Amino acid sequence: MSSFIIEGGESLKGTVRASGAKNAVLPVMAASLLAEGECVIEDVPELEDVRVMREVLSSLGAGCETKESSLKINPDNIDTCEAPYELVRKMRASFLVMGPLLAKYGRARISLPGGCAIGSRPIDLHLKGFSALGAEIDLGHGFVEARCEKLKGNIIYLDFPSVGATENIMMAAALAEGQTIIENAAKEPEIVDLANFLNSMGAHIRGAGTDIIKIEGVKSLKGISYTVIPDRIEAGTYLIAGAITNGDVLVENVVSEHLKPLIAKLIECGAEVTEGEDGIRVVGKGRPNPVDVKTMPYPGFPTDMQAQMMAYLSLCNGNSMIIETVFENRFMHVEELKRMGARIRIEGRSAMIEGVEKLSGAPVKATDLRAGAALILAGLAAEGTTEVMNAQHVDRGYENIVEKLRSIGAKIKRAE
Ligand SMILES: CC(=O)N[C@H]1[C@@H](OP(=O)(O)OP(=O)(O)OC[C@H]2O[C@@H](n3ccc(=O)[nH]c3=O)[C@H](O)[C@@H]2O)O[C@H](CO)[C@@H](O)[C@@H]1O
Ligand SMILES: C=C(OP(=O)(O)O)C(=O)O
Repeated sequence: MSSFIIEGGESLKGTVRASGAKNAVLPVMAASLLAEGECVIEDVPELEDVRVMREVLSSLGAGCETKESSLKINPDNIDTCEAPYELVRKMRASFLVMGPLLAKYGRARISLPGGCAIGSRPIDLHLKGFSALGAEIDLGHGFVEARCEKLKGNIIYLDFPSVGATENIMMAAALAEGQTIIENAAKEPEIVDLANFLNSMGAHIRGAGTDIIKIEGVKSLKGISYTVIPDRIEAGTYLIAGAITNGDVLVENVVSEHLKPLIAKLIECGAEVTEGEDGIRVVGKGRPNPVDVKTMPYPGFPTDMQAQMMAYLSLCNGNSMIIETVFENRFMHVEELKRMGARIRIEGRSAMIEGVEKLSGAPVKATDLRAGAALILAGLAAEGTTEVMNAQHVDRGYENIVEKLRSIGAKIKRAE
């Protein structure tokens, strides 16, 4: 297992490009199963999660071919509708193949994903959606098995605007008979990207990006070429890297609109943020002002930026509070940040942060993807050496993180 070794205290300066979005490319890869013929996806980041999704698609019989950052997927020879535990346990997003398989082949047997470090993460809303579309669902032996003759459109109200459930239902409904309406749908940019991808394939989806999505089912979808949106969470992480090191960093390949909730908080913290044609530039201006942050579904502050924001606020000039409303257990980074000198107290879903003047380098452990990113940020700002263990979590979602950070002046390396 590898670690990141960081010598803190360098002010980061320069330009870094955000890659294609992990959370957009994974559902788009799953949706390629719906096509007749080949899809070509462009700007696909080289990530562990993308590799796992490729394995899932290959195990179903789809042809997958990677050439630089382009990925060809051909589902014409799918020969099984079963996704095994060995793959689904590695990545929850594997469950996104259920909607496409059910819609196109009338059956799917997918291992139950189970919980992970950030929460129990049930899939009840996905299943409720498939049932409403007419699928018969059986749970047993650790698998979800779903069958149907032909899915039929329906009105589905989601109790919570779940990103994955919205995506899975949207993909299933694209080939269902008649109209499906998803109410209280998730509004994340990745939902809009998936709808754009499906519509380019020939689907009829309106309203993606609002809380009511209407899908008129069509008979078939065709293979197309598509470029996924930039990764707003990766971009946000590099913006905080600039701010936390009192640096001057330009992040290219971003959609500013997608980063509004973070930009607003960075400005409130006192950082200088400029949104330009070429990207977003951040200039750090010393210790951040204390601010309160509450994670919410989009367009609220993203839960996937919460840990990184906490690393930044651990150095604030006063007291800040972060409330995590999306996942029930997403504070695993707190104990590790405390090992670096942060003063943070958890009360239920709130973290009270008493800003400190300095963090000190220490050996720490990444428990999940964004916790790992937060510890790297803390390490960049800390005095001395930080070792962030369990680099594999970070590799799930950050393409070439060592190279990108080094290119803007960070002293970071990977150790096996
Ligand atoms: C691959 C991907 O895109 N992952 C993102 C996606 O995850 P994911 O799609 O898993 O997140 P959801 O939006 O579904 O989950 C949000 C909340 O809803 C709950 N829930 C979800 C489904 C369900 O059937 N029942 C239920 O109770 C979850 O436990 C969680 O508390 O959105 C999250 C919220 O923005 C992000 O943190 C993840 O990075
Ligand atoms: C939680 C995340 O991803 P996943 O849903 O794949 O676990 C994330 O990207 O921060």
